[in-house]
Amino acid sequence: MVELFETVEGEGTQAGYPTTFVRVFNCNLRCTWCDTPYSYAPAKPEFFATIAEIVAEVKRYGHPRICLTGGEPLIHGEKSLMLIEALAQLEEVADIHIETNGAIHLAPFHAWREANPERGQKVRFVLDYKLPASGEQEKMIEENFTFLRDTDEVKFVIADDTDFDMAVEVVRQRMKRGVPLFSPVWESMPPARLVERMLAERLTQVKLNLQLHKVIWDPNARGV
Ligand SMILES: Nc1nc2[nH]cc(C(=O)O)c2c(=O)[nH]1
Ligand code: SF4
Ligand SMILES: [Mg+2]
Repeated sequence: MVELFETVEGEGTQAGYPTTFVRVFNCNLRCTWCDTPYSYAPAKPEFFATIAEIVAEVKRYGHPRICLTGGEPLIHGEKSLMLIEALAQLEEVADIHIETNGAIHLAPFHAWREANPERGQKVRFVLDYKLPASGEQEKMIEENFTFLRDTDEVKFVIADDTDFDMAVEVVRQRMKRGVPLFSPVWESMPPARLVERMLAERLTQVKLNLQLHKVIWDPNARGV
């Protein structure tokens, strides 16, 4: 584990709502612009916790919304699924959104969601589709698009015009379901430029995604 804390969700369709964050250690990618390198090797996990301990903390905070993030929260396979199951069992939990990096097969998690309709409807994927400037685009598993529902989200972190063009192609040609979100890499894509291009492309179903937590707190602050 890296962090377990409460804050407001800074991104996506639930931005602004009080949310409990569960940040799991390790990641199978190394994106050039990653803002959480402390969440994977060679950094070390901050602490260890059993699923029961994580569930107890989540209950103590009592928020209906949970963000399961990392690192890559699905990297632990069966253990990741057991954690999701345990969280979904909590009556007070209504939404568990999972920030996954597009390079983990969603098939087993999708299968669990289908097999458990009541608990499964609480679980949503936020699929982070990596674009060329991340350096990790070739690791994207295209089949994952087939496992998404309308209530899932697909996030595109856009560093430059090439990334933008690729994101538009994916939204138009490959994504079948889910809410598309466009986020700028602050250092290289001014938000005004991103909005200008979104409007020029008439992307009426794409949502601009600015990271609220980077505006509210120091962009390098942890646990917020
Ligand atoms: N407030 C807040 N919202 C977030 N949404 C996604 C986050 C992440 O690091 O995955 C994040 C985060 O670290 N903080
Ligand atoms: S997938 Fe996420 S946590 Fe992993 S390197 Fe990329 S941005 Fe960082
Ligand atoms: Mg993240």
